[in-house]
Amino acid sequence: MINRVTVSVPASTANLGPGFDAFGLALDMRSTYTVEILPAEEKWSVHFEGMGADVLNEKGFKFVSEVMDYFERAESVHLPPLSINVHTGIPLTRGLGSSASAIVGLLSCFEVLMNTQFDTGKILKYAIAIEGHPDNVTASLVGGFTIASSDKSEVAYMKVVPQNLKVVVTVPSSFLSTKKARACLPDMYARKDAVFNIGRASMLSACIFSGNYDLLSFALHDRLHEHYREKLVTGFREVSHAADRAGAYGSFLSGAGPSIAALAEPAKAEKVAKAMQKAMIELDAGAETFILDISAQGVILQTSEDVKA
Ligand SMILES: Nc1ncnc2c1ncn2[C@@H]1O[C@H](COP(=O)(O)OP(=O)(O)O)[C@@H](O)[C@H]1O
Ligand SMILES: N[C@@H](CCOP(=O)(O)O)C(=O)O
Repeated sequence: MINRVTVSVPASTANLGPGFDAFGLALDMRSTYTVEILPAEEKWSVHFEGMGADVLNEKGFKFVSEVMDYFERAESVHLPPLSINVHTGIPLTRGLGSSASAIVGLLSCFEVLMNTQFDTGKILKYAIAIEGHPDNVTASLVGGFTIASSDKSEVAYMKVVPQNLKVVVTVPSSFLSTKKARACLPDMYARKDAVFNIGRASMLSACIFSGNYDLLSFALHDRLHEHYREKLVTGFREVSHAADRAGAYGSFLSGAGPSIAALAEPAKAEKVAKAMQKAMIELDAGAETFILDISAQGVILQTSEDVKA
């Protein structure tokens, strides 16, 4: 039996413009989860450190207990008392998949401790049920660029690790919860907008899977969510234009926002980052801009004992 497990889980940028609720990209920015089984008489505990730890030490307990409850119901088990330590390296509520990565990290630890295995398909199914959409959880779980599609009974995904691409992300100091950013989307779309997105999303996945980025700028456009969310995001247009003018392939709202991400050739990433940050400074808006690599790996399991894949 395994008593203690540590996993590290990447952040993600989801949607990438036209791939609403389907596309995800794992980023080289990680949180770490260590879960240890305590003696039966002890009480379970959660401790957070790192980014947003002050908020999480007040409110994170509820989120963790919801993931625990889901795992217990789905597996028909009772988790023993656990000590859970979280080191967050992902900014919270900024569109970088902090909740998706937390769900994936916690489920991975529970699966290893209770079942001595790492069943990717099962963890993915549970994580999608909790998060409500498959894009960001899939990228965090398996890494790379992912296309995921799910309904009540089935989940499917494909993964590729893009080469020669950097992700430049401007992370505003303001928060935007995914719940609020989803609430402003319409229930119905015009056929012309659906057709527009099918074309651009198909083109984008062909560019990424083939490694031919000639049509990437053309592909990185959306009509299903960005326009509706723009009003909730400071500087979306200004930062996007700045990224384009500095030579990025294109830019998009990261996940549900408010972070704004751009894809760029490695040689242009520095210039793109400076231009995006400058656009926020000119608006007098607080923000930090990062140049990130794509994480080829999703969850990384750090335990010395044997775990069945
Ligand atoms: N490591 C974590 N542990 C517990 N709860 C977390 C963690 N990371 C995120 N959360 C929860 O997820 C919320 C953010 O989720 P969401 O609004 O979807 O934004 P994001 O784009 O960052 O995922 C936080 O307010 C917090 O409740
Ligand atoms: N497809 C979802 C993605 C949400 O990602 P997050 O990183 O903001 O949680 C959406 O656009 O709502």
